[in-house]
Amino acid sequence: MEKRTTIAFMGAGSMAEAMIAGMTKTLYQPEQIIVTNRCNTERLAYIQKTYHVRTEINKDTALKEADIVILAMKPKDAAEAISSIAHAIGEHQLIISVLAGVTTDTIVSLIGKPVAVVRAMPNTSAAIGQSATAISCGRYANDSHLATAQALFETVGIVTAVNEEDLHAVTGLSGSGPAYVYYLVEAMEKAADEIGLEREVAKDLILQTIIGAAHMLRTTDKQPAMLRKEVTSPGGTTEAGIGVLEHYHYQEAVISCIKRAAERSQELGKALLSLHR
Ligand SMILES: NC(=O)C1=CN([C@@H]2O[C@H](COP(=O)(O)OP(=O)(O)OC[C@H]3O[C@@H](n4cnc5c(N)ncnc54)[C@H](OP(=O)(O)O)[C@@H]3O)[C@@H](O)[C@H]2O)C=CC1
Ligand SMILES: O=C(O)[C@@H]1CCC=N1
Repeated sequence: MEKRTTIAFMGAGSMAEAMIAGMTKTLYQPEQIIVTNRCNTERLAYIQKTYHVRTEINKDTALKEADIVILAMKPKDAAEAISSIAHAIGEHQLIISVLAGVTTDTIVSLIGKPVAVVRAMPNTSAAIGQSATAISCGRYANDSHLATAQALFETVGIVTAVNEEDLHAVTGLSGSGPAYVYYLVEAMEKAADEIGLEREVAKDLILQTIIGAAHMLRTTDKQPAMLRKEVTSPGGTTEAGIGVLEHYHYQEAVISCIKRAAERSQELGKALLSLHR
């Protein structure tokens, strides 16, 4: 029987957990996944108990078995983390990095071998198979590596291949994107409270409003501006509400938010590069 792919996660935080949750719900058997982190054994115990995957404190042991190594630590920890495991990484392994801002060239250089690296930017909706992930190949990765990464991320959502330099923009848009939506929901919940709705009633209404609007965007050919216009009766409530959003420069705020997040991705990559030099 063909050996099943073994995947080692270097990092057991929010993004790793979202991927593990999604992956174990679909194509992957828990025993195909080995998870390690820096030192938080309680976190590893939680991951093991929740997803029944294997956990390992010794990174060399985890890496030895792995066909695919997923780098899922914070960019600030990456130089130390990757340098410390470089000796245990072989050229037969595929490295997939979900690190914001960090280029495939930086990763190859930290490993110090011509390894295949695919850089990916998923989001935490991977936990329920709904990630929007973009992927890009490093200099030693070929179409087959890209296809392997694509198949992996397809188990947790949709995948699109982009040029590596576009991953900063993707990070600001869809990597961080779920947080913008959650922030909006937080604001809607606070508003509902202030205008006197019961919390549970408001929660259901807000959720269905978001789901309904998302489905409308997906299922109709209409542009968002047209869908908005259809809600906005002349002289009505929506017009009054949107007027306030315009007063507060809502669209400009969102545009600046996404631009700043994309810029921060670049900064994170540069910060690591200066540490590494
Ligand atoms: N959160 C998100 O929505 C997204 C995050 N990402 C990227 O994913 C990466 C992880 O982010 P996130 O999960 O939020 O971060 P967390 O802080 O939640 O998790 C970081 C993890 O990295 C581990 N770690 C730190 N140093 C090492 C090391 N030397 N060797 C192995 N593991 C190590 C930590 O272990 P310990 O606890 O023991 O210190 C921890 O498990 C980042 O690079 C981020 O840019 C990408 C897309 C979306
Ligand atoms: O906030 C961050 O840096 C990570 C990358 C994208 C989402 N979370």
